[in-house]
Order: sequence, then structure tokens, then C-alpha cells
Amino acid sequence: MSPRVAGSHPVHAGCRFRLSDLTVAVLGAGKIGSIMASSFSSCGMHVIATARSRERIERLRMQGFEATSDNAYAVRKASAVFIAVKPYQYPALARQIEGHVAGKPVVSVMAGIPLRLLRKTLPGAEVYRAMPNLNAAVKRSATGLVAPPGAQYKELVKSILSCMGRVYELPEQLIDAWTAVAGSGPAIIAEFIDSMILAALAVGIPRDLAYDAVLESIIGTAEYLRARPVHPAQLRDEVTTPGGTTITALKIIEGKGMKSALIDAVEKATARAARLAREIEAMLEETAGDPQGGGGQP
Ligand SMILES: NC(=O)C1=CN([C@@H]2O[C@H](COP(=O)(O)OP(=O)(O)OC[C@H]3O[C@@H](n4cnc5c(N)ncnc54)[C@H](O)[C@@H]3O)[C@@H](O)[C@H]2O)C=CC1
Ligand SMILES: O=C(O)[C@@H]1CCC=N1
Repeated sequence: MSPRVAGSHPVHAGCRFRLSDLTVAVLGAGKIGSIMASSFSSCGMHVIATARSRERIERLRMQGFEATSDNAYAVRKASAVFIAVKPYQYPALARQIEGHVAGKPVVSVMAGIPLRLLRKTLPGAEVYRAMPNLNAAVKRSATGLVAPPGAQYKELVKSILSCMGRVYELPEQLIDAWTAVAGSGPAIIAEFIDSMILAALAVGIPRDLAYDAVLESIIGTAEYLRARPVHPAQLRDEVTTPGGTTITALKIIEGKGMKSALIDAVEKATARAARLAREIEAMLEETAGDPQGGGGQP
């Protein structure tokens, strides 16, 4: 069965499509979900965003989306479905939509939850995993995508996700690592920026200038590395004058173990995603037969 676009033509797997003809559902339009909804809407799609509270639904409507608490309705109307609830909120959501997903592409952006569990809980859907990041708000997400074997809707899903930035197709065994590097990446980088701003204040740069000095240097370094594809170590060497200021700073950073702290952090975050999968699987087993499906905080 091909998913139907509300009030429009059905979208057949493998057929040409126009994003502006599509209706997509974003289930759980919280922090990342509402950014996804805005991105999809900016590409011309009709977005049905779901939320639980009346206030949130009202806010989503003010942003111009169709908004509802009825996840099953959103799924029925949509050509493609995006799940953006927290992992522990998924068992309850799955029970609400399991009867309506057959034949549709369903993309989970939830950390940790493997295709195997998604397939088991969403019978007949073509399930994908994607890991975008908050930079989708400025169309600069680095989104990892895991497609199922023999995916029929991959081009459609990629086109939709491209509204948030670049899309990189990955084997499933890399998505937890992608989650740690790119999904959590903006938070790690924001910590670094915050530390550099404190450092700038420590050496007397006024706060507004400190913010600009740090942000412009980070954006500029990223653009430099993109435009001139040199290794970051080469860039570092080009900056570092023998006996100068940079080597003085680098020696301290090396001594305090910044690199090993970051490697350790990303390894631990990757392992956390794998543990999440086991926790959600246990939750699904515990709540089997419970019509609420366990919707609370763990
Ligand atoms: N925040 C981020 O930067 C990123 C988050 N993710 C993933 O996205 C998911 C959501 O994360 P956030 O947006 O940070 O969390 P959030 O808590 O801001 O958003 C989740 C939203 O879903 C709503 N919700 C829960 N159950 C629902 C239901 N049954 N029906 C309708 N709405 C429901 C909640 O009320 C909340 O507004 C998580 O699984 C996370 O792993 C992925 C990439 C980046
Ligand atoms: O912290 C988390 O678990 C989610 C996944 C990536 C970003 N936020």
C-alpha cells in the first residue's frame, strides 16, 4: 500500500515526488521535533506535529503547523512519519500508532533504539533510524541515516531529511557513535565555546567581544577546514610559532588531557546509546499487555 498525501496524490515508492505535495507527521514535537517540523515546513511540506499538552499544541499551531495530540490521526494522514519522543516515551507511543503504520516510511530520531525493536513494534512499516542535530535550526544538521535492507522509500526519506542539512547514509552499527559525535556534538562544542569565553574573560576581554572572538574563530576555523581540506593538525602547525604564544597554550591543553577527555566522553556516550536499547527492550517486555504502555519517567 502506498501512503497517501492528505488531499493530494498517493506517494508510490520509487516514483517521482515533490516535497511540497507531501504531508509528514512529526510525533513528539519537543526540542528537536519542532526544529524538524520547521525545517520540513520550510521545504513546503504540510506538517502535522503532535504533542501531549494543550499549551504545546497551541504553541505549535501559532508556529503555523497543524497540531494535535492524536498520533494515530497524524500517522494516517501522513506520507512519512518521524518519531521524536524520548526513548522511554516510545513504548506508549508505539501502542498508539502500531495499527496505522503498515506500508509507510517511519523514521525514528530516538537515540539508541535499534531497527530490530522498531520493526517489532511497528508491524508492516518501513522503519529507518536517523540522527540529526540541533543545528538543523540553521539548516546545518549533520544527519546520519540508517535505511533498512531493500528500502523502497529511501530517496523520499533522504530528500525530506535534507531540509535539515547534509545527510550521511550509515550502516546501523555506526549510528550510536554518530549519536555521540554529531547528535550530542553541539552540546560538547557549546561546552568548549563556553570554556573559551570564560578564558577570554579571564584575560580581560569584555563579555560581548569575548563571545564574538570565540564564535568567529570557531566558525572561521570550520570554514577554513572545509574550504582547504587540510588535516586539523596541519592547521595547528601553521598557527604555532616556535617559542610563541600558541605552543604555550597547546602545552597546557596537552598536559590537562583535553584529547583523551573528549575521546573518553564520546566512547562513553556511544556505550550509553547501546544501553538505552536494552533498557527500552526491557520496558517493552514489562509493559506488554498494558494498554498505557508505560508512559512515565523512568
Ligand atoms: N535534543 C536533541 O538535540 C536531539 C534529540 N534527539 C532525539 O530526539 C528525541 C527527542 O528529544 P528532545 O526533542 O530533546 O526531547 P523533548 O522532551 O524536548 O521532546 C519530546 C516531546 O515529545 C512529547 N511526547 C512524549 N510522548 C508523546 C506522545 N505519546 N505523543 C505526542 N507527544 C509526545 C513530549 O511531551 C515532548 O514535547 C529523543 O529520543 C532524542 O534521543 C536526536 C537528535 C538530537
Ligand atoms: O542526549 C541525548 O540522548 C540526545 C541524543 C543526541 C542528542 N540528544
